[in-house]
Amino acid sequence: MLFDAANTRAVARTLKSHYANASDIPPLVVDPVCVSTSGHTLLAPDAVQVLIDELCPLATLITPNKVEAELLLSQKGVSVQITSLEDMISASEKLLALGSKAVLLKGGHVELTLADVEKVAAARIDITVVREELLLENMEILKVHEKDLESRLLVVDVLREAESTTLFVSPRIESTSTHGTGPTATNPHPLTRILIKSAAKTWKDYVEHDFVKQLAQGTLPRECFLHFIKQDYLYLKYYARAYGLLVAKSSTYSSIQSATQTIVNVINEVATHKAFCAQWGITEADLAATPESPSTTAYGAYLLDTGLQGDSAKLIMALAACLLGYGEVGLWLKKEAAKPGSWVKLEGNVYLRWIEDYSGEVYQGAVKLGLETIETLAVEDPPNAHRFKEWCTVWEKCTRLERGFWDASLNLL
Ligand SMILES: Cc1ncc(CN)c(N)n1
Repeated sequence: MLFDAANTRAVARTLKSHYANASDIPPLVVDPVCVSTSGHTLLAPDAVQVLIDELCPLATLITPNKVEAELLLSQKGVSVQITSLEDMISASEKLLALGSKAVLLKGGHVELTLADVEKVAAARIDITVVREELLLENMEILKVHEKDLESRLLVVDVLREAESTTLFVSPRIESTSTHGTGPTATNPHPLTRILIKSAAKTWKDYVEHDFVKQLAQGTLPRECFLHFIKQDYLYLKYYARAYGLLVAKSSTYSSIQSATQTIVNVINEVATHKAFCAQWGITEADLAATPESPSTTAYGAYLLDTGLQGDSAKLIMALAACLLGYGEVGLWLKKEAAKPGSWVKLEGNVYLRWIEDYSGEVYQGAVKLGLETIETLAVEDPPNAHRFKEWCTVWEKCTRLERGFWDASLNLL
């Protein structure tokens, strides 16, 4: 907003004198405000030229938006219309030639989707993508079960430096209620997102546990896996009974139906489990004779106790980490395996079937039902602050018990 050439020149001259006299000067950030949001020119054309010739070369960073970038480039005789992410990247490269050390081209005026970002990221390995809410954006169950995430609008800021380009991606927030999509259209699983974020570190420790990583590489010691599947068989009994309790606590046909359906899903999981155990030489008699380990008792007893003393919503929260976590692990491993030179080894992996089961359609169907149940609950019976805090506490506790369950199998050695 320096307005005219004289002001702009005066600023440039003053800065240059500082640069000449001091060895240690702070970075200079130039926001080339040339056009107001209502379209008024705030910088005379000859001032734009001074800005380009004298201020940009002094700047560590210039931070134009789309309109300012187009104006700066047209002044240099480059006529561009910035309407896509590719246009933004190319414009940022041209803007760097104006002499600053770096350019941050702000993306507020360019509407983009995840598909736009992924297309560019796939084509340009030299570009780094930084996502806000990285943990959540990386959650495979949310991506897979949020079909409209693809069309969710994003804001992408492009940082161009001499040797690198970085895209900063964040969800677009509509600041007025007169346009744009509502929260349910942009975020179909608000409660699940809050729960995961509220215990982010424990959740990550759980779903990206060393046990999981070793299983995915096929290097997990056989004893650890055998211990795990035997204990899991015992755990699933608690889990199925907790859903039985949920049926007993449900008062509508639809909630009775979804809890019953989940018991059926658990029974399917147990059947898969038994077949799996047989493959590993474990008989049903072996399973029945297996002593329960403390981490199994702790988790199972916590589920049943929560069901006995709380309401059905609290029990649903207690069951959610189990259902969603393994769904996330399955999808994550499947996605990682598809990357070239992946650290996940599917071919010849003795644990392949486990990965396939949890990333497969049947288990993901159960995950979908679980996500819907959680979200419906929050809408039909919105929690007050106290109840909400209780849900987060229960979720965090179960996430920790899950981590403990894998710790117990891995720490055998
Ligand atoms: C301990 C545990 N957590 C989760 C799941 C997946 N339902 C499981 N089978 N076992």
